[in-house]
Amino acid sequence: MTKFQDLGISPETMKSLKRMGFEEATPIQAETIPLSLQNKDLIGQAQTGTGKTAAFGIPMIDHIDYNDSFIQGLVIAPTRELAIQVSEELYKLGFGKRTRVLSIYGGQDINRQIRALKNRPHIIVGTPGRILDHINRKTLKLDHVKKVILDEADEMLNMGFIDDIEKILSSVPEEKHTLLFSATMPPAIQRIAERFMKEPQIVRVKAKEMTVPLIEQYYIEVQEKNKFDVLTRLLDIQSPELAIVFGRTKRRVDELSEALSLRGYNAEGIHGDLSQAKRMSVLRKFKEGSIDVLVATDVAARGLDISGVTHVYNFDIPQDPESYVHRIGRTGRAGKEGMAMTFINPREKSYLRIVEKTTKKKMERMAAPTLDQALEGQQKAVAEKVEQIIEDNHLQYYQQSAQQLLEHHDATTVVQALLKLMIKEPDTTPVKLTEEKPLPAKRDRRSTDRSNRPRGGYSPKGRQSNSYRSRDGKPSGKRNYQGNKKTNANSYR
Ligand SMILES: Nc1ncnc2c1ncn2[C@@H]1O[C@H](COP(=O)(O)OP(=O)(O)OP(=O)(O)O)[C@@H](O)[C@H]1O
Ligand SMILES: [Mg+2]
Repeated sequence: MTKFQDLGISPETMKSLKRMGFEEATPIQAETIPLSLQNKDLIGQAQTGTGKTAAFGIPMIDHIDYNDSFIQGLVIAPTRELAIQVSEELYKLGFGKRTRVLSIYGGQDINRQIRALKNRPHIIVGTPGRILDHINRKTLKLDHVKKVILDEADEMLNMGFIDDIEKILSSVPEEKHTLLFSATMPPAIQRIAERFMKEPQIVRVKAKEMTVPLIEQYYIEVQEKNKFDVLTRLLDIQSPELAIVFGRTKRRVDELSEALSLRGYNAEGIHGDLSQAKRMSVLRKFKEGSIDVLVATDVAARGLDISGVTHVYNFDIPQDPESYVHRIGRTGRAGKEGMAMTFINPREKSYLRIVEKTTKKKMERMAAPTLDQALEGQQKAVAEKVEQIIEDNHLQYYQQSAQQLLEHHDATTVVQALLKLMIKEPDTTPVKLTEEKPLPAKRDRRSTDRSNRPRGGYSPKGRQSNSYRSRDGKPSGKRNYQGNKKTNANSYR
């Protein structure tokens, strides 16, 4: 473990770190902070949830000349939520230095952003499209930028943002330093490095596996038509504090969140077709715990840091091993434990193998729980909770009602009734999910250049059953799966 003091960080930033409760530097922080302070271009790869944000944030904050009031740091991130989160973390890191950090992203009133830009921020964190928009409007001047960070660089490449990034970087001085971070670095990332970086140093935190060892990883073989029941049984047995369920498409997310709500779960969905206000309110509710199941497309897979996510369910196996790594990485963050369950249709075994080959970690097989097991599991969980409550012994308040009940019934009957009250019995409220075809049988994609391959390389045409309609009676889910790379990628978010 490395102490922050030994990394050459300013006393003001040390104060911020103390305030944030960071005691020791994580390996990626220990390895990259000194290099970044020496102005090296670098590519940083480390497992999810291991503090890459602070790894690039701390030196960026310490490099700012606070006598100048120009924008000196630029962070580009693939999604709006991530841009907001990163700007919040940088604000906390920059507290000691009074660093002004501004996030700019699509879906937010541009005039409001233009006004905020006049307050002379030191650091801008934004999504590529909106940054470019401001550059074109001449409301964003980047000619004093010293450091540029591409967070989740490989994802921005996947999303077809490379041309936007190129245009953005042409507005930044030649002498700037470029740093690129992600938990996954597929070979295509080399293209970004060659195009935008000067002899970058590659820092890969050595780890046996690409995923975090604190995440227990399971796969469950399940037929498409049984997936939903298996999911609800798992939710009942495992009773996650917060859970994320990943679905393959927007329609899938809409249908799943609706079906879960119908069955009494506190669930909401998030994907790229929702308004920015809606996306933010869903995430806020999830962070506060007023919803405890977030159903999401990969839009929530990258970088989001929500404490308390104990379980990740891949309702549909992701197509790319990288997506798998990022999805399950929403749990097991900052030293906490987590559990990830991936449903696979028996015909999708080849994807499981590709994922395992990439992560260098075998998933353990878990049998799909039966209805009886679900009930048993719940009873066990409830019994444990009851034991705990008895041990805590704050029960005086309930004494009178307990005695009243026991005057009329024997103890076993009362306990049985209370258990019945606490346990979720099988709910048969009908729900319908449009069937997803299993992913097509696949050869190892490592031999192909993934950046040229549209995401979701199959057409869902004809897969929408007539039986399922969303609330407004229209078929749910936008089906713009074809088209150029960017649209295609976005249709999955
Ligand atoms: N040195 C540290 N000590 C304690 N907590 C830390 C430290 N560094 C970062 N954290 C916390 O760990 C969590 C994860 O950090 P962060 O989001 O930067 O991870 P990441 O490596 O970027 O993950 P991802 O690959 O998913 O984007 C955050 O809540 C962050 O505040
Ligand atoms: Mg991150």
